[in-house]
Amino acid sequence: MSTPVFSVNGLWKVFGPRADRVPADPELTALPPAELRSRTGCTAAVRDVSFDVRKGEVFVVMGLSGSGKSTLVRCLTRLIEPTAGSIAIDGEDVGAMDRTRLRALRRHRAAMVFQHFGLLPHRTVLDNVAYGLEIQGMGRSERRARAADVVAKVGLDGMERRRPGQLSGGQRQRVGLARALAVDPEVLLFDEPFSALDPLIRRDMQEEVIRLHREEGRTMVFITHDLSEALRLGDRIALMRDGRVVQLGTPEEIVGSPADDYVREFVRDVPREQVLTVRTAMRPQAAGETSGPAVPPTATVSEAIEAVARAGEPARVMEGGRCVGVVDHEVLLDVVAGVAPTAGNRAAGAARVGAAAPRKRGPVSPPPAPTPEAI
Ligand SMILES: Nc1ncnc2c1ncn2[C@@H]1O[C@H](COP(=O)(O)OP(=O)(O)OP(=O)(O)O)[C@@H](O)[C@H]1O
Repeated sequence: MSTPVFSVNGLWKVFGPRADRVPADPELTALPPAELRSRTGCTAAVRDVSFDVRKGEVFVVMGLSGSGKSTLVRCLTRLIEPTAGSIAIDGEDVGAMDRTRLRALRRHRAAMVFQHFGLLPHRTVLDNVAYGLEIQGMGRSERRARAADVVAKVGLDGMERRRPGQLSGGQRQRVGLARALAVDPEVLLFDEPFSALDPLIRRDMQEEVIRLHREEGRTMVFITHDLSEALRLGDRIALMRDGRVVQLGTPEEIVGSPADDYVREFVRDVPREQVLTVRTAMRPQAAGETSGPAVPPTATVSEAIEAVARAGEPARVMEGGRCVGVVDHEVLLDVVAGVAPTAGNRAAGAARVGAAAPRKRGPVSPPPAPTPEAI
């Protein structure tokens, strides 16, 4: 596997007096946040966090307000100085970088897109987008040509000469995105970029990010407190609580196998059939089950329900020309209802064909009430 873009190990950020004594003292690190604050005056915003961001993935950092998301992501480029632990970008120690290298890191390699776009009000859209290139020292005509390309890429053609005050919130956010893209960074860091936008425009911007990611395969780290946004955008999600990562996994892992009660509660209202795939739901193929619609293992349960309903018979999960399992209305409904597969169902299937891909268990919680905005 290639070197991760970011590799984070044992990272701590403690705010407050004599902060660096906290990570080193097991008695202090064991304290709940409120007690740590009253005993030492310190807040541990990030507590012993480790993860890798892989090349080309959208890595989402999600959690409620105050869980440590912004602090964590700002530590990646040392906009906030970590208290303990290590961070590497492409194997290079970020902690050892001097000011010049840090500046180059932030300008060329890891560009940040903020919620408050930080646009220069007296400059045109084009010049705002070209700004990052200007501080890199690129000549005027070259940077304007490059900026014009990126402006078109984010769907703002025709608006090059407007000033930020003449744009809607969504359009301004596109300018912020274009400015970050213009420097062609290896990784884009998004700090809750869309949380001030109204839901429809927010959806548009999410689509934009998905499209850009699909077209360019650029690595992205995306902060959000919004679960539906995390599920829509993330290849993997780190779910934070009180400075810790309580679960790191794909949307399907987080929704299908919550690590603890906190995560389970967090994902309770997610329409599971839109996140879980047939790989999670399928049972072994029975003898004679050779007809029925074919679905790929990546199809969602929701898509499979449609296929099964249309065909009036179970669907076969096909991978590399081989049937790796079957989904019928019973196993699909199990997922919707949030119940584990029935023992009889599984035993019968297994007895008929033997091994198939293991099926993950869903949480045995009461049926969730899907909310329209949950995904
Ligand atoms: N400069 C600071 N000094 C003291 N405490 C801070 C500082 N910055 C953040 N904190 C505290 O660290 C914790 C994590 O804050 P952080 O902003 O990283 O959370 P967040 O998950 O990004 O929240 P939000 O979604 O509201 O932006 C909070 O308890 C916050 O009050």
